[in-house]
Amino acid sequence: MPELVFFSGTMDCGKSTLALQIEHNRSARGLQGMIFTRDDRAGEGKLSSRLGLVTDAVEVEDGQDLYGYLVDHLSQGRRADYVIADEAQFLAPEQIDQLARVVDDLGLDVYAFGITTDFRSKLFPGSQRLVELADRVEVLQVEALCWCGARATHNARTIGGHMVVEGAQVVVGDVNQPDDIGYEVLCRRHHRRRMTAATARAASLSPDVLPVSSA
Ligand SMILES: Nc1ncnc2c1ncn2[C@@H]1O[C@H](COP(=O)(O)OP(=O)(O)O)[C@@H](O)[C@H]1O
Ligand SMILES: Cc1cn([C@H]2C[C@H](O)[C@@H](COP(=O)(O)O)O2)c(=O)[nH]c1=O
Repeated sequence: MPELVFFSGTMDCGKSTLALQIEHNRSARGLQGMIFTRDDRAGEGKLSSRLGLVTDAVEVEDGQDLYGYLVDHLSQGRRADYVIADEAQFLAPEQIDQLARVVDDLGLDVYAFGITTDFRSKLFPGSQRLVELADRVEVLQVEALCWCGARATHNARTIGGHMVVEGAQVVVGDVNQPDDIGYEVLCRRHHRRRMTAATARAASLSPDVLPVSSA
C-alpha cells in the first residue's frame, strides 16, 4: 500500500540527509522520484544536506497544486514512481492534502521531511496537517543534542546567541550562527528557560554564581 510518511525531528537531525539517501537508493534501482522542496538554505530548486550532498528539486510556489503538477507530469508521458517533499513545514495545509491525494489516487509513496514546531514551539500549519493526515510519523533516530547533553526536542531562534520569541514564523536560516540571526536546538527545559549555549556559558561565568571565597 502506498503511504504518506512524515519524517520529523528538530533542525539539524539529518532529515535532508535521509531524504537524499531514500532518493539515492530508489534511483539506484531505476526508480524516478519527484522531489519537491521550498526555501532550502542552498537556494531555489535545491534539496541540500549539511553533509554536503545536494540534488535538484522542484521549488514549490505559493498556491501551487502539487497533485495537479504530478497529474500534468504523468500525462505528458513522464515518470514519477515516488515523491519526496523536503522542508515540508513550509507547505500550505492544502498542499499537504494534495500530497495525500497523490498517495490515494495516483498510488505513489510520498515521503515528507520537516520540523514540526517553530521557534515558539508552535506547530507549523503544514506540519500540523501532516500529523493529521500521515499514515506514519517517523521521528528521526539520530538525536540532535541540547548543549546540556539531553536530547534536543525544540528549535530556538537566536540573535547573537540569545533566544528570541518575537518575529515571523518563517525566517530561513541555520544553526551555528553565533553572531547573526540563527537557530539552536534545545531540550524542552532549556527552551522554556530560554537558555542557549551562550546564555548558559555567560551565566556560569557570572560572579553571582561563582563560589564565595572564604578569604
Ligand atoms: N562535519 C560533519 N561530520 C559529520 N556529520 C555531520 C557534519 N555536519 C553535519 N553532520 C550531520 O548532519 C546532520 C544534519 O543533517 P541535515 O540533513 O542537514 O539535517 P536536517 O535536514 O535535519 O536539518 C547533523 O545532525 C549531523 O549528524
Ligand atoms: C525553528 C524555525 C526554523 N525555520 C527555518 C530555518 C531553516 O531554514 C528551516 C529548517 O531547516 P532544517 O533543514 O530542518 O534545518 O526552517 C523557520 O523558518 N522558522 C522557525 O521557527
